[in-house]
Amino acid sequence: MSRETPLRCVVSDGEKSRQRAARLSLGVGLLSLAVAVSVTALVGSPPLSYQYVPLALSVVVLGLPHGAVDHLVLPRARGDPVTRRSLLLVGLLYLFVGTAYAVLWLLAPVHAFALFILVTLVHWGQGDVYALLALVRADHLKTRTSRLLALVVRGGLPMLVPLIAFPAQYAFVAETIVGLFDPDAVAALEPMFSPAIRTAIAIGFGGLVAFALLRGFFRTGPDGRGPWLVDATETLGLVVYFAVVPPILAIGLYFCFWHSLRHIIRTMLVDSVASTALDRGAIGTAWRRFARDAAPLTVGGLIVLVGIWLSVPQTPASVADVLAVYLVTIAVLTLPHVVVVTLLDREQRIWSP
Ligand SMILES: CC1=C(/C=C/C(C)=C/C=C/C(C)=C/C=O)C(C)(C)CCC1
Ligand SMILES: [Fe+2]
Repeated sequence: MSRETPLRCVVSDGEKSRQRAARLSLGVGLLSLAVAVSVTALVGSPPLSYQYVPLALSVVVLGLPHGAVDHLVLPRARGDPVTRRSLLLVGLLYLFVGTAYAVLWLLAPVHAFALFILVTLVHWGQGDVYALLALVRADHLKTRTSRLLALVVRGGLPMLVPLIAFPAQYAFVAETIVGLFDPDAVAALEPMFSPAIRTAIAIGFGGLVAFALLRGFFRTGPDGRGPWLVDATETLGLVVYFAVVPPILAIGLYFCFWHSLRHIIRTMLVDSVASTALDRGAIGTAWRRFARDAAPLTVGGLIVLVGIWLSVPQTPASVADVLAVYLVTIAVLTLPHVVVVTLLDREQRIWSP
């Protein structure tokens, strides 16, 4: 993408705030991967109870709060005031889309779970495409096709590599989630973890990752290979990370320090107050503003969690069950969140190069 594209001015007026945002997301992201991979390689997989910690923290730190400013981001990105009408529209979106998906969990939990994996793949992929374009200025992703390819690669890494590398833990979490709704339906998940399916995914997805990186390499623009190198480092780093670190831990850390951090930074850049603060290097000011903006609807998310806890047919009885209730809550909240982020993508011309 050339430096003159509209994205630049829509995303942020300040070059300094963009650079700070890029350094923060890349630095924290890669550091988290490196620490988790090194610890796992040196001392082995941490005990299961420790693996839950990042997901437990994500309830209040970065994870759940990252979507809790959805009612503010679109008006801010458009330079419009936040009005009662704009708040109501986002509220209704969450109410209808979230409720419809909650009903699907009750009626067809296996399908609802498959949809959860697909939605997460798309959503985490779209988040990284934004970061590559707006923060890293990836000029090897000029066309919509190359961006779609990047979406599938980046979203596929957290959803597919653990399935290949850690089928037992993946199956355990999947079966616990579906079991909350219908213990008899759990058997329908079995084929997903068969060696044949996993081998096919490994070959197909591995080929796609290699193809996307090579294609990008040959499409780097006049700015040199810097952005492509960032893309390749992140991609290969994530491959190793999800292949080595057990998924409950890996996804917990990724959710907080990769996806949510990047999205929060994105919300700061569309907010004139926070992005001016970032420009000045006043990172604390930007964070305090985010925390204040996100607090009320993070509490709202917790109320949804309680509602789902009370609605699941099987009473949660173990730590794994509690995680499963939390993941269903995330699923139900993520579907409307994806709609908001897709509208934000449109506002920032992520898909119309
Ligand atoms: C924890 C975990 C899983 C799923 C996590 C998912 C799907 C999380 C989605 C989070 C979202 C959508 C956050 C919003 O941005 C797997 C892969 C079943 C396997 C093992 C552990
Ligand atoms: Fe998100």
